[in-house]
Amino acid sequence: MSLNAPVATFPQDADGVLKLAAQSMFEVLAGATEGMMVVDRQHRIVWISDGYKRFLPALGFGSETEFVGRRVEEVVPNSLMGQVIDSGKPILVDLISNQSGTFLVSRLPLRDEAGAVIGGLGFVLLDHPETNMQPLMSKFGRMQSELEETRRQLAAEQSKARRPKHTIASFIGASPAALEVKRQARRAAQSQATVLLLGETGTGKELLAHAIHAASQRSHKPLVSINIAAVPDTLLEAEFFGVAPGAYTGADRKGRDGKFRLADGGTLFLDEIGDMPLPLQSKLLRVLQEQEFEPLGSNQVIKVDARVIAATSRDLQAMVARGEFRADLYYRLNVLPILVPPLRERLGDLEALVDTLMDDIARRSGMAHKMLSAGALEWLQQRPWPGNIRELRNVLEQASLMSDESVLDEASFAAYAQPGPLPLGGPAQAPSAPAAPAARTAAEPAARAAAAGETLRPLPELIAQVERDAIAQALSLTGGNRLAAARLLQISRASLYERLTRWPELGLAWKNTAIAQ
Ligand SMILES: Nc1ncnc2c1ncn2[C@@H]1O[C@H](COP(=O)(O)OP(=O)(O)OP(=O)(O)O)[C@@H](O)[C@H]1O
Repeated sequence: MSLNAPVATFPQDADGVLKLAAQSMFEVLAGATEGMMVVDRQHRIVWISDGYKRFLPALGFGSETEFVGRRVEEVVPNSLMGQVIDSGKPILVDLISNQSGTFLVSRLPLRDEAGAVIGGLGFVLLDHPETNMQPLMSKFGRMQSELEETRRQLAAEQSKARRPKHTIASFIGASPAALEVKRQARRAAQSQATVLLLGETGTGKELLAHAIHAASQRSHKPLVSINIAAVPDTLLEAEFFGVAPGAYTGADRKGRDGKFRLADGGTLFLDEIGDMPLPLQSKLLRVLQEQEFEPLGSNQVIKVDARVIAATSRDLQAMVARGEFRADLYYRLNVLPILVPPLRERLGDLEALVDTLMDDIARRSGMAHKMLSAGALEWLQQRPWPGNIRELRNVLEQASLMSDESVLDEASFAAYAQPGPLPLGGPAQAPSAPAAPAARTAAEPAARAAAAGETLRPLPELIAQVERDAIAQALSLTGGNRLAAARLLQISRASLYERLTRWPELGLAWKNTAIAQ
C-alpha cells in the first residue's frame, strides 16, 4: 500500500476500529476454520457455519433444524462450551474427542456492551488434527489410553477394596468342629455383642474376626485391628484412645485418632487381648461399659459405637485365677465366646485345607497348582501341627518351592521330617518318639563316668543348644512370624528378640519371607 493510498473507509475512532476488527475476524474465522457455532446464555445453539454442517451426520443429526435450538451439551458430547459461558473464561486451544472424531477447537465467551456474558462462540480450528498434528496427537492418544487404563484399575481396586478379605465360607472345613465354629460365627454376625475368639496360634481367629465383621450389619464400616502384643506397653494407650493436639511434642504434636475412634460405627478387633497390661485393662473395661473415652492429654469425652471382637491364644481363665487378667474385663469380653479348635482335633478337614492352601500358594507364586500323593496326605495327617493352619500353610509352601514335581509325595516333605527337637506345645504323639532308654548295666560307676565324660558337654553349652534349636523350630513352624514363635515358646517377644541377637542367622533366614496371613 502506498503512503498516498486513500484511507477514507478506515474508521478513525477506537470504537470503529474494534467493530471493524471484530466483524472481519468473524467473517474470516467463519470461512477459514473448519466450522463455527454460536451458543446463547442458556447453552442453546443459535447458529452454525456452513462448514460445521458436515459434522452433523457423524453427531447423529440429519439436518441443521434438528441441531440448532438444542443445548450444546446434549448434542456435542464432551463439549466445554457451557463451562466457558458459565465461567466467562475462554478456552483458547483444546482437543475434543467424540463419535465424530477428534478436533482442535477454540471457545470464547460473547459479552454485551455492559460486559455481561450473553453466549459463546466456538470454532473448530482443525479437523482430523491426527494427520496435521501427528506427534501431538499420538501423545494425546497415549495419554487418553493411559487415563482409561488408570480409571479401569482404580475401579477394579475400589471394588476389590469393598470386597471382604474373608467371609465365613473362607473358614475351610466340614468337620463337626468346623461346622460348629461357622454356626457360632454366623450367630455372632447377627448380634452386636462382644465376641471372644479363643484358640491356639494359627487356628484362624483373625480370619474369623474378619468374616464376622463382613457378615454383620457393620460391614460397610471399617474393621480396625490392633495386635496388643505387637505394640509396646507404653504406646498402647495412645494407640487405643488417640492423642489430643498439643498433648506432646514431636510426631504427635498435631494429635492423632486412636483405634477406638477409627472403628466408630464398625468393628474393633483386639488381637492377643491376653497381652493387655493390667493398668490398661481397667481403662478398656470403662470404654466397653460406657462407650466413651478421653484421648490422651484431653478432657473432652468422645462417644463411640464400636463392636468389639477380641482374640487370644492364652488361657484367660487361668490368667484371671493368677491375677494377671481382670475378672470383670474377662466377663465383659466373654459374652459370645467361640472356641476355635486346633487342627489336630479336626484332621478330617486337612485334605480340604490342603486343597485351598495349595490353590492360594499357586495363585500367589504364579506357579502351577501342585497335587499331593495319598502317601503325602497320610504323612501330613500324622503330624501334631502345633502351629495349626499357619504351620500347614508354611510346610506346603516350602515343599512346593523346593520340588519341581507336579505331585508332591512324602519325599517332598523330607526336609520337614528331619529328626530334630520335638514339636513345641504339641500333643504327645510326636513324630519321632525318643528311643527307649537302654537297660541299666551293672558297669562300674567309674567306667560309666569316664565314658560319659567323652560325650557330656558343659551344661550352659547344652542349654544354649536346646534354646537355639527350639527357636529355629518355632520360627520354622510359624513361617518366621516372631510373635507367633514367641507365643509357641511361651516367652515374650522382647525375650525372643534378645535371643535372636545371639544367633542372628536364625532371624535372617526368615527376614525376607513373605508371611501369608
Ligand atoms: N479354617 C481355615 N480355612 C482356611 N484358612 C485358614 C483357616 N484357618 C486359618 N487359616 C489361615 O491360616 C493362617 C493363620 O490364621 P489366623 O491368622 O487367622 O490365625 P490366628 O488364630 O489369628 O493366629 P494367631 O493367634 O497366631 O494370631 C492365615 O493364613 C489364615 O488365612
